[in-house]
Amino acid sequence: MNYLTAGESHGPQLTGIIEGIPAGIQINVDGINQMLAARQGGYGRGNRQKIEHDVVEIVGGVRHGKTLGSPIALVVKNRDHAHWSDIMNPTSPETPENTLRQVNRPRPGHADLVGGMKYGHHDLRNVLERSSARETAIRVAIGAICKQLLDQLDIQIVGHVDQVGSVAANSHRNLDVEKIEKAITQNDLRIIDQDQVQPIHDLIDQTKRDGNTLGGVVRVVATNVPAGLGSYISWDTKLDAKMAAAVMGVNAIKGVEIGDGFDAAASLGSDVMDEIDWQADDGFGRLTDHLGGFEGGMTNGMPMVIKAAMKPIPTLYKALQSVDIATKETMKANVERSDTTAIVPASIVVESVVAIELVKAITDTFDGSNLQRLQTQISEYRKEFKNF
Ligand SMILES: Cc1cc2nc3c(=O)[nH]c(=O)nc-3n(C[C@H](O)[C@H](O)[C@H](O)COP(=O)(O)O)c2cc1C
Ligand SMILES: C=C(O[C@@H]1CC(C(=O)O)=C[C@@H](OP(=O)(O)O)[C@H]1O)C(=O)O
Repeated sequence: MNYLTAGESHGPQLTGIIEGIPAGIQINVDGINQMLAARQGGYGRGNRQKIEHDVVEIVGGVRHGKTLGSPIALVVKNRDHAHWSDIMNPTSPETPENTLRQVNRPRPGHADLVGGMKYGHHDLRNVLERSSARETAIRVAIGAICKQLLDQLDIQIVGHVDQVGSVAANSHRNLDVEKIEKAITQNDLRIIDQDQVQPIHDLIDQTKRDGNTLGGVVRVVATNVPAGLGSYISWDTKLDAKMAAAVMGVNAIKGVEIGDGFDAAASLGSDVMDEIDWQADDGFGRLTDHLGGFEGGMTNGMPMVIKAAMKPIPTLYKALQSVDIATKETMKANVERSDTTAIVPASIVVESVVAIELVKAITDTFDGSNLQRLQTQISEYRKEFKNF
């Protein structure tokens, strides 16, 4: 399975093409749109989300609601394009008015400066339009389709917010997907600890007033993942490594942890290794899950636990120092409409890319041409592992 996305933040639309999704999956368009809406939401978002109303259009690879096994083409329109139709017109020539909207004061922490140098763009809008995390909307649409396939394979997955700025919001380390889902739908932060909602709202409000921004930590938990996805055979077959790459590929993610991650480094071996047991009904298992469901680059059947650290949003309303790329004068960085924090959407995006990597691993391991055959193969494989 593979995918590609195209589109700029204020261009006409975002486009995604997925290749390798099995035939025969009933696609729930409302389910995709619910994930798109969740990605738009969350406390701390900027005004752009008041303009956008993300809905998916399926324009290939699905017939009468079912996947055909051919490439699936998806579109999410940018409503804001209506206000940028001259500036972001894909084909009409540049006008003097367009030049007025050029960006020449690169924002520290964004792709602006190096992107301009690398591609030879002297209008940094040519960089920021694509480096904008607007693109994550189409990645979430692709992730939502992957989630619907995982659902058919009885694999559950949820992303939530674990920390905002320095405030932690998950004191119980719960790994039950249903319980996590229930807790996070009760607030607009997708956090588990309800008593942290007010302090985090206050933190975001104050940070916004200060013209500053926040990052945080998100966590994804996946359960009932078949053991043995990925391999220890070669470095580039390790699924934990592929997961880390996909998660790092989300805008502003600066760190990835599997299981106890960095905490494991400071622990003793006896506190980290998950002891092995065997039950007649279930076969082999582990008594704990410090290693987040991975051993030797392979899933081990325990819940998959992946955390990601997001840096604070780079565009600050109290703008940081920059230099005008034309005049070389020291100036404040460019400011456009921006989020104070995007940790809530990041939890949906990270969940989506983890779902995508899981589907890739599954379709690499089994025959992914057709849902029914895939289901049969996975069910036989699960039985074989149980009887080992
Ligand atoms: C959902 C989401 C929303 C974001 N919103 C903004 C934003 O409003 N303003 C901004 O400057 N950066 C925003 N970012 C972060 C930038 O896209 C990101 O920092 C930038 O592309 C540079 O990439 P890097 O941080 O991975 O180096 C957002 C990221 C995500 C995942
Ligand atoms: C548009 C979205 O997020 C954007 C991500 C983003 C950035 O620099 O990453 C900057 C802001 O938008 P613009 O591209 O208008 O400057 C955010 O609003 C979205 O998530 O739908």
